[in-house]
Amino acid sequence: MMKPLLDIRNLSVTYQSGSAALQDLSFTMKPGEIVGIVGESGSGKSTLLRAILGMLPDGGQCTSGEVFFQGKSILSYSPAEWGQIRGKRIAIVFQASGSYLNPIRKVGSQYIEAIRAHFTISKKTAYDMALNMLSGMGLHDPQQIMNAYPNQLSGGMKQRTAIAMAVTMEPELLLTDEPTSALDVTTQLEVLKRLHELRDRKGTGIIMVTHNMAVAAHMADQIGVMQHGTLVEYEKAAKLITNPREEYTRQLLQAVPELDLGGQ
Ligand SMILES: Nc1ncnc2c1ncn2[C@@H]1O[C@H](COP(=O)(O)OP(=O)(O)OP(=O)(O)O)[C@@H](O)[C@H]1O
Repeated sequence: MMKPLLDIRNLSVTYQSGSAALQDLSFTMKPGEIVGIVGESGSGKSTLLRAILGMLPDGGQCTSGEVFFQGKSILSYSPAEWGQIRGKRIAIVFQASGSYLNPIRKVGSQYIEAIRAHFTISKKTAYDMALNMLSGMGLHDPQQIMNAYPNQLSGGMKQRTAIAMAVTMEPELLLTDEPTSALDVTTQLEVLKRLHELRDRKGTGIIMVTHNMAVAAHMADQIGVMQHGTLVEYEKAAKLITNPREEYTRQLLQAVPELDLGGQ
């Protein structure tokens, strides 16, 4: 049997304020799988991603459970061990990742520096690699992007650049938290398509947090539905959509926003 890419067992997270943000949450994903995590605001979706990456905000603590990444228990990793994994084998993209680009440096110089922090390669090779990844995100003039300051680019271009940067390291697991929510619908579809291709080409496992059930249905192999810090349903996407077990899942399906994902 193939080793799971990620195996989360009975994970609980509490914030100092006292609220339990995750309660006894378990699921397993295979390499190359796309998992959509849906649920209402406050259900714990972002907390889950942060816990996987050992990046809980101050006051947040894993109180029980384990996270296995390729068979290794990672929750108790030291900062040095995390340094080997974070941004490299497990990468994360947030809704506003594009706005975290350094505004006073050209995209190219920060991109090349990020690549060379991970790979021992020449600037020229890193540059070519960056161009390739930017094109792969559907950005048609990658040279111009490399030569621009972030504020010379549109929000969609910046976000796609940030996603390209995250996937350049060829992570085995990509965590995305509403990566396309701030983009217009056309750009949103383009980016989702590229993420799907990335999985097909490189076998990248993706956990995609979204409030949008239509996006999850379109993208994911498995969908997890979260409510009050627990996973109330975790099922193959096709089955969950056609035959939801939980009343709460049914409600989410009925509330699917208007987003035509069918006719592309
Ligand atoms: N830094 C924090 N300190 C204290 N409580 C927090 C913190 N971050 C989140 N919480 C609480 O943990 C619970 C889960 O929040 P989380 O942000 O993970 O949910 P979410 O499903 O991602 O919501 P959204 O869709 O709005 O981003 C909520 O009750 C929230 O108030």
